[in-house]
Amino acid sequence: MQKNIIDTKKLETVLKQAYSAAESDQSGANASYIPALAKVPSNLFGLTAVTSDGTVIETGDTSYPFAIESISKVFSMALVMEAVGAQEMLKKVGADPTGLPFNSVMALELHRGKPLSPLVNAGAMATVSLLPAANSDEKWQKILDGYSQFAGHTLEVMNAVYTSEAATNSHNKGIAWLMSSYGTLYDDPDITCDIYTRQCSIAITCKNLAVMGATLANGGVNPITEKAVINPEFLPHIFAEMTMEGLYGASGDFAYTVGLPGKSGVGGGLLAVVPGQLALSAFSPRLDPIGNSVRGQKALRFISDALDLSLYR
Ligand SMILES: NC(=O)CC[C@H](N)C(=O)O
Repeated sequence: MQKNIIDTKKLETVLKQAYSAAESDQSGANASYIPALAKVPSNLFGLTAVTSDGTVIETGDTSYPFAIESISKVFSMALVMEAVGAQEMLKKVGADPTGLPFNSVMALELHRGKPLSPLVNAGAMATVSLLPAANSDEKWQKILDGYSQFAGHTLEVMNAVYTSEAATNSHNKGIAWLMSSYGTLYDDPDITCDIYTRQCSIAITCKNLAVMGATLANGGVNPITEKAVINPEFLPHIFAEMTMEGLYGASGDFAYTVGLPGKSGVGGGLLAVVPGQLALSAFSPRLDPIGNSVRGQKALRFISDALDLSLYR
């Protein structure tokens, strides 16, 4: 694989410019439907780039821990693809945009319980339900260990976020039970929803997130630890899923303007991957109505434009 085509000096300059360009944007608001997320200081902002040869470039609040939330869906999808195969993921979960919000019940009803994408809540829970394990403790450990390998760092749950989210996730529980009624969830609905909630509560920093993405960019090998985390045969499928639904109803806009596989989370994180080259991560808690970080999207658009990173160029 050709590596490090990006001029890292230029990348550093562009990252700083993107930071300045997006910093003054105070629009949007923290997610508030999960009470713990509403308390995160809204003005935090960090940007990190990690290249596939392990160069780390960062600016702003890149070591502040925040909840990974929906960005977790990418890494559970990767672990499950590796365990059950890409065809099984396509058949049981799908690879299409829903065109509806990330926690839509209507999307499920329209497709007889098939979630269409592992990157919406329903599909993420179906994905968790497919992970083979002897029991729920083993399943959770596989997820936490897997994410830690992607990050090259031992990750942990943010207990305040988990408790807050577990106390308010009846909508997600409803989705899990609805899928169970359709036969499209492959484990116990309450246990699956709980593991999904825990995975969303894992703490990451902007830097951790960029390393996780750079592992995808680098053919499945963590560029810092140099350990193989995922078989590269699954990467094209992962990138396709991210392109289709990574930013929910704004995925098409992101493909149009940034041109990279991406994934957002309501914790304010945003990831984009340039396959073979690098990953970019942003953290800024204020979200637009779809649930994507406002400054994150702005900054990644700036970087992609400045460095001509769109895969469709
Ligand atoms: N888009 C998100 O980040 C949503 C994740 C959140 N844990 C939820 O289930 O609602």
